[in-house]
Amino acid sequence: MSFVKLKAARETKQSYVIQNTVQTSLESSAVPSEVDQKQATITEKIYKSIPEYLEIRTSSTAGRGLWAKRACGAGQVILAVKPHAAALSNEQLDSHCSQCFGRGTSPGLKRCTKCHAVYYCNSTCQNLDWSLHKHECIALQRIAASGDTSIPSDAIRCLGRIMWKRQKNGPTGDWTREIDQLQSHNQDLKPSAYELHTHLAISLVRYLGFSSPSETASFGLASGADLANFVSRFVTNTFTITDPSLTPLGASVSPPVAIINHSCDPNAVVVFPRARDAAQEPLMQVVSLREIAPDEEILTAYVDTTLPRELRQRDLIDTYLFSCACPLCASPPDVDPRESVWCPKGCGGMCPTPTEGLLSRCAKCKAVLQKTDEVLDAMRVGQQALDKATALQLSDPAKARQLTTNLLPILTSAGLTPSSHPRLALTRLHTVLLIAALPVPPTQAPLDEAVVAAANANAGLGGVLPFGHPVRALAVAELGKLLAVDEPSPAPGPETDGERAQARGRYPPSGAMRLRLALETLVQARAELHVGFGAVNEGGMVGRTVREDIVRLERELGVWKKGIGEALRDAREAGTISR
Ligand SMILES: C[S@@+](CC[C@H](N)C(=O)[O-])C[C@H]1O[C@@H](n2cnc3c(N)ncnc32)[C@H](O)[C@@H]1O
Repeated sequence: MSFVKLKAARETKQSYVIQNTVQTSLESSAVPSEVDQKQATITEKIYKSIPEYLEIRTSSTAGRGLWAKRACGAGQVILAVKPHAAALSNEQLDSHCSQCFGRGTSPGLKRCTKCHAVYYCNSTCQNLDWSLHKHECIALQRIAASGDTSIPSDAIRCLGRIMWKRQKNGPTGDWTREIDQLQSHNQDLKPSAYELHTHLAISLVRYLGFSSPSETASFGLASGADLANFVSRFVTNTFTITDPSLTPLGASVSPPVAIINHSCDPNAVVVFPRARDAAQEPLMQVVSLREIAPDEEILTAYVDTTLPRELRQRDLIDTYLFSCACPLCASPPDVDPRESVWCPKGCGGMCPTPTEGLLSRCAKCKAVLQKTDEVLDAMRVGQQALDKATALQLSDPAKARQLTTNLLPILTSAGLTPSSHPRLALTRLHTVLLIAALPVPPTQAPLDEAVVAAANANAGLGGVLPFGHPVRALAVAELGKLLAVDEPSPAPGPETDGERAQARGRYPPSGAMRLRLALETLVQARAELHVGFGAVNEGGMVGRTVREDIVRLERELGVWKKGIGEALRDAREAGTISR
């Protein structure tokens, strides 16, 4: 299985290199132990890609972390680096360049004529990657010659790339030391993780062409224990590389970015907005989601923060071996929108989702939620449908769509709010499936259905993610783009007061009202994308397309307004309406 899939729950995070000053003194708010001091001294000499306004400090609870020494504004790129190693997932190998991770463009990507497994934009990208691919190419050819038709996963190929680069840089080079300082959890692994770690270690040894782990000594890993630690470091510190729409593309490792600790209420995100220079790609950028004060720790989320606390904690313990004590986990609000049901009396307040045997009350009017069993049943079948539809999403999208279409009304009628789990996750999947199934050119009913689903997803995400979060920003952009699609048969304009009142309340709206809403939504999307994907990147690739959509819509609305103005003038001149 692809590592991208194994780590699908993990959120992205990245940045752009501001090559400069060496790490400065340790000014921790936590009092460092003797060991911490020693560690800090070591880190001072490396991590040259960390800019002078950031600082590595250590805490007794989370180990090393990254702190801001001065204030950072929302949407600021605070760290930018090219990962130490990266590999495309198997599914993306023939559609993306293995050097810059860009999507293939006409007249098409060029395939490596030796291994036939990887593709490049052109000879420039191929040459840039050659120092690593020359080893990888031999390994891939050896595997193909053995009769094995499957290409090793992105995790194995990324580990292989680290090994070859490690060999080239030597055991004492900064590059290798940054890799060796990544946190390993090999000593306290849970039995459930053994299988993944053992599978990775055995597959890596085979990929490198060895028959036993001891042969990895030439890479500076002298024993099986060293190899196990190496694999553990990789699992704890891997980032999923994504495209500008957050579609997973592969696995990567970046020690400076991996120093950043986790919070379920993060102040920064890691994104890959795509720079303009292929040699710099895939470029990881850490972007601040809100103002970060001097002496505040930079924190990103390792897991999907739209999930309820219990699921987030499970993912964090399974992969990262810690219990999160962030404010959202340690002192959750009375009603977390991720686990909420509308007030049974309809006062507009919310109740916490019920737990067996415990009464749930509306936080606003205190009404007791009576239909506990209905809610619990809906959540259970909703989760089952979500798991099934997610698994079928690519292999049988029609079946997946049938599942989401059938289940969403059950969750809605049980009273789950748009932000609650699993309603939000199902709505998001439903939206993706509807958009993928839109006919070309789109017909009215499927287009309207997709608009309604995207609006529901927006309502849900707005309740749990902060302004500018990349996931939320992209969802707003998606809704705006759907609203801006030319309607095949816009509803006729309202003529009477009653029709006008009805038209105002109708969703999705039609005609000029729809275009105006599209424009407002896209303007909001642009503002959010500028935060989540960095103002300096103009909101990344999606931000740039949204800007073009806004210009087009403004022009279209201008034509519409002008047309109405001219029609009114003609009517006045003809005496059909009074002056
Ligand atoms: C990607 S590393 C982060 C850097 C790490 N602290 C270090 O010293 O290298 C992830 C590991 O850091 C620790 N960690 C990250 N965030 C934490 C948090 N909020 N609370 C406790 N431990 C955390 C966990 O041990 C986790 O497996």
